[in-house]
Amino acid sequence: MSDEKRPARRSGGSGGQGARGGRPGGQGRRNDRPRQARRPDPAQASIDQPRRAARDVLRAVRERDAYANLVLPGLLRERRLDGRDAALATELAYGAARARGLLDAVIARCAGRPVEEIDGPLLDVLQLGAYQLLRTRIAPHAAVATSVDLVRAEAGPGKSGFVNAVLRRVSEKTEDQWVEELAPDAVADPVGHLAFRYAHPKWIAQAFADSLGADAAELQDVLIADDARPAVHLVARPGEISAEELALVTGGEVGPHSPYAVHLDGGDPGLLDAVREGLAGVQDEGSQLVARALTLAPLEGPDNGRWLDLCAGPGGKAALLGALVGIEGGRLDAVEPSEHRADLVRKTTRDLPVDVHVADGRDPGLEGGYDRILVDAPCTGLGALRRRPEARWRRQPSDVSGLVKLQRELLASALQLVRPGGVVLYSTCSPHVSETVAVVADAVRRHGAVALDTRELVPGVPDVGDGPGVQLWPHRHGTDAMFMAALRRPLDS
Ligand SMILES: C[S@@+](CC[C@H](N)C(=O)[O-])C[C@H]1O[C@@H](n2cnc3c(N)ncnc32)[C@H](O)[C@@H]1O
Repeated sequence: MSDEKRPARRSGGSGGQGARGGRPGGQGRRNDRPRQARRPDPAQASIDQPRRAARDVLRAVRERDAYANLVLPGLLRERRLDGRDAALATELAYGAARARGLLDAVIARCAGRPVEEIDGPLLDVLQLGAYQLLRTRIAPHAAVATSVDLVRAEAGPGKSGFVNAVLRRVSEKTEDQWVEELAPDAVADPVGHLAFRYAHPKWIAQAFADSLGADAAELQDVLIADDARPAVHLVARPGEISAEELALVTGGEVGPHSPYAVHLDGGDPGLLDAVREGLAGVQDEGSQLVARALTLAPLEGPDNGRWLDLCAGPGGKAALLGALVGIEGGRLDAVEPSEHRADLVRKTTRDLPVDVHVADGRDPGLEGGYDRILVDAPCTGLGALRRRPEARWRRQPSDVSGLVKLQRELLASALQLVRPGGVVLYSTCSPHVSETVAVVADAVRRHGAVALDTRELVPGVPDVGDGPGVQLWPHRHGTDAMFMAALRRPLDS
C-alpha cells in the first residue's frame, strides 16, 4: 500500500499509542472490570470511538447485508465523530471491508481454523485489527490492544485472549510476507495471485482480465484503481450552466472527457449551491459519456424527439437526456419498475420534459416508434466496485446468468420499441463480457440489429478498446468501468 493511502500515524488517542502502555494514566496492570463500572473518563472513552464505529459497520455488513457506505455516515453523525476520528473510522471500516478476502486468509492461518468457524463478532474485530496491522502505519501494539479492548468490553477476557493471540501472530509478518506465503503461485496462476494480493475474489479479477483481453497486463492497475477513492464528478446541466462556469463556482476542474463534467477534490457535493439549485448533479463522467453517446448516434431519417430511457432509476442519465432532448423540443419517457426508484427519477428530472412510467422495461405498455432508446441495464456492477467497499465480496458468479437473461430481454424489448432506422444504446456498469459484448452479439444475431462503431460516439476519449463497443476503465479514464454499444434497427425490419 502506498504511503499516501495510509492514515497518518496518530500521536495518541485512536492511533499510535499502545492502549496498554500508552493510555493516559494507564500504568501497571489493566483494570479488567466491565467498562460501565469504570470511572467515566471522556478522554479514554474517545480513544476507541473510531474503532467501535468501524467495527459496527463491519458487523452491519455481516449481519444485515448492509452497505458500508450507507451505514457509516449515520453512525458518524449519531456518535458525533468528526475530523480525524471520522477519517480514521472511515479508513478502517472501508479498508477492512474491501480487503476481507486477504485478511480472512491471514486470520485463518493465524487462528489455525477457517474463518467460518470463528464467531462473527470476533471475526469483525480480527478483520479490523489485521487491517490495521497489515495495511496502515498504526503502531502494532495499538492495533492489537484496541482490538482486545473492543472484544473484552463485549465478550470478556477469554475471547479477548484469543483475539490477542491471533493478532500477535498476524503482526509477525508484513502484508507482502503473508502474500508470499499464502497467495497462489504468480507463474502458475497469475490472475489468482493478483486477485489475492489486491484482495479481490478471483472470479472478478478473471472477469476484468477477460475483458481486457490482450491488455490483461493491466490487471494489476485495474485492481489497484478499484481500491482508490473515486473523485467526485459533477454534471453541468445543459441549458442551465456550462462545465466551465460550474468549475468556476465550485472551485473544481473541468473533466477531460465529457463536455459536462467537473471534478472536485472532495467535500460534500450536496452542500454546493449549484447542486442544491438543480444546475448540476453528481454523476460519474463515464455515465455522462453514455448518455451523450446516445444523443450523438447517427439515425437513418430525422430525429423526431421521441426518446426513451428503459431502465431509468435513480435518474442520473434520464436527467441529462431530458435536458438534451428538451433543447431540441422533444420529450423523454423514463421507465422504472421500482416505485421508490421511479420517485427518485421524478425528483431528478423535475422541470424537464420527462414522463416517468412505473413499468417493467420488458413490456412497458408504451407505443413504439422511438428515435433513441437507452438500455442502461441492471448488472453485476463489477465496474463500480470502488463505490461500495464490500460489494466485491457480496456478488457471486451465479448472479451473472440471471442478469444476462434480463439484459437480453430488455435489449430485445428496446429493439422492438425503437423505430426502423432508430438507435438503441446498451450500457452496463460492468465490464464482464457475458454482460457486455455477449449480450450485444446475441441481439445482432437474433434481432438483426446493426452494431455501430460506438467509439465514434465518445469523440476524443482514448483507449476505449477495439470496437465496435466502448469499454471505459477507472485506471485509464478515471471513470467507472462502463460499457456501451450502439445498435441500429435496420430500415427494412
Ligand atoms: C443500472 S441502473 C440504471 C441507472 C440509471 N440509468 C441512472 O443513470 O441513474 C438499472 C435500473 O434498472 C432497473 N430495472 C430492474 N429491472 C428492470 C426491468 N425489468 N425493467 C426496467 N428496469 C429495470 C433497476 O431498478 C435500476 O433502477
